[in-house]
Parts: sequence; C-alpha cells; structure tokens
Amino acid sequence: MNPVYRNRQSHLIGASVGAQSIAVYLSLSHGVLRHAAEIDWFDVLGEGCVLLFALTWIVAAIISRPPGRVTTLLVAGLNCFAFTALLDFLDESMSYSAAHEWLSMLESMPAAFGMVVMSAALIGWHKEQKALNRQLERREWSYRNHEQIDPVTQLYQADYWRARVNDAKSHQLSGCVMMLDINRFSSFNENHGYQEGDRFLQDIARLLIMHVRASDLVCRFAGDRFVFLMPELSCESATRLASDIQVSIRHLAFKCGANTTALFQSARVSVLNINDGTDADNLLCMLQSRLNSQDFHAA
Ligand SMILES: Nc1nc2c(ncn2[C@@H]2O[C@H](COP(=O)(O)OP(=O)(O)OP(=O)(O)O)[C@@H](O)[C@H]2O)c(=O)[nH]1
Repeated sequence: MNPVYRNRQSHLIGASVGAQSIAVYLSLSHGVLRHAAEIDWFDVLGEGCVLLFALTWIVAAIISRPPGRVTTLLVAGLNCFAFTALLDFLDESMSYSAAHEWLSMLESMPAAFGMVVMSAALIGWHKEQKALNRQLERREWSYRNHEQIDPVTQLYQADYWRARVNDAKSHQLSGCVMMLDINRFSSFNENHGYQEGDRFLQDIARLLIMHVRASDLVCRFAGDRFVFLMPELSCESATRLASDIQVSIRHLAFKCGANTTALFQSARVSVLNINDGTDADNLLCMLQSRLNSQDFHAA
C-alpha cells in the first residue's frame, strides 16, 4: 500500500477492527458456547465463507482505493455487512438466553443498513469513474485492460493498439494510423542515463496526448516508438498533425536533472490510411518500413 494512503487510512483500519471487535464482544459476553453436537457445521462453513469474503473486501477496499468520501462510505457499508456476517457466524456456536434474544434480532439490521451505505458509495464511485474516464481519453479506447499499460509512459502498449485497430477495421471505420520515432534516442540514453531517458519518454507521451483529439488513441509501440489511431481523420489532416507534433518535439526544452541547459530532440513520423493495410500487423509493418526509410537528418 502507498505509505501516504496507509497513514491516511489508519482511521478506517481502526474503525473496522473496532466494529468487528464489538460484534465478537457482544456475542461472547451474552452467549453460551453450544455443545459440538448442537452445531450445524455446514452452516458454520457457509457463514464462515461469507464472513471471510466480507473481511477480504474491506481489506481490498482499504489497500486499493485512495482516501476520500467514496472509500469511507464503501468501508463503512462493508463493515456493517461484515458485522452481521460475524454475528451470524458466531451465532452458530453460541446460544443466547431469552433475555438476550435482542442480539439475534439485531443481527440482520447492520447488513441492510450497510447495503444502503454501499449503494451510496457505488453512486459516488460511478461519478468518480466518469471523471477518471475523461482523464483517460486519448490513452484508452472503449476497452480497459490494465495489464497492457506501459509502466514508463502510462500509455497502453502495442497489443492494445493492434486490437483496437483490428476492431476499427472490423467495424469499417475510416481514419488514419501513425507511427512516431524519436531520433537517436540510444545516444540520449548513453549520454544522460536511462532514468533521464524514461523521464523524457514520459514528457513525450504527455506532449503526444496534448496534440490529439479526445477520440484518438496514442500507445507506446516499443522503446522510443509510439503509434496512433485516429478514426475519421483524413490523411491530409493526419499529415498536418504529424508535422505539428514534430515541431513541438523539436521545441520541447528537456532539462536533465538540475541542469538548466535544455536538450532538444527530433522525431520521424509515418502516416497511413487505416484501409492501406489488411490488418493491424500489416499496417505496423508498413509504418515501420516507411519510418526506417526516412533520413532523420531531414526530420
Ligand atoms: N530510457 C529508456 N530507454 C529505452 C526504453 N526502452 C528502450 N529504450 C532504449 O531506446 C533505444 C532505442 O534505440 P533505437 O531503436 O536504436 O533508436 P534510436 O537510437 O533512436 O535510433 P534511430 O531511431 O535510428 O534514430 C535503445 O537504446 C533502448 O535501449 C525505456 O523504457 N526507457
């Protein structure tokens, strides 16, 4: 877990442990342990599984979500649900006297309340997700697979681009594809180190995203190569866009570490109509061979 999250989520961890401890305390202090022969072990197994899952979801919500209103509501709702699950589970091995029947009646209430709280959390989560989806425009194209995200640039990798291009072709979408390669990036790495190289690639990824439309897709192909999918864009417009991007890259004043002297790079670009190739792999081959045939001194 992110250490900043851990500190800020400690109140949720404390509240979860507290809530479940209250359930254990209520059951143990008001009930009497049943004889083994009285226990229905199938019920114990079933309710134990429900409890285990509820507790796992609480941990998953705390470690995977950043602090905030939605997380608090989600954890609160799950805790109410787990409270009922824990009482249900303990109920199997504890019997309550008539004076403590209220405990059995209390059992189901927290789960119902928890469902209401979780529903409010899910509405908040839905709104939050819509905002996040807007931020992912140009990086993502109507399909999500976090395993295909490149860790350096946070763009999707080549396989994602291939699948989306094949999708676009199968839906007979018009448009263009483009490939961009940074010139002499291996020299950049040798002179300034891989870490600075990574930082440069991250800046390039941001710059590329700024240039394209919300409906376009930019992915990292490999190393210093990037690929684009631009539906419903003419090759003329795509070529103009390509030259705008080349100008921007030439003017990107990259500073290595504490150095105030800027470094400037250049890039080569190749553009094709999406219908110029039979499929994504075929288009990639053509884009690459066009790129490789260009002289980078001219870029
Ligand atoms: N910093 C960094 N470098 C990478 C990464 N992936 C690949 N590279 C480097 O990118 C360089 C790409 O080299 P080449 O394909 O020869 O490209 P180039 O040096 O730009 O050559 P030209 O395109 O012909 O100008 C290699 O030095 C790789 O080691 C990465 O994730 N981070």
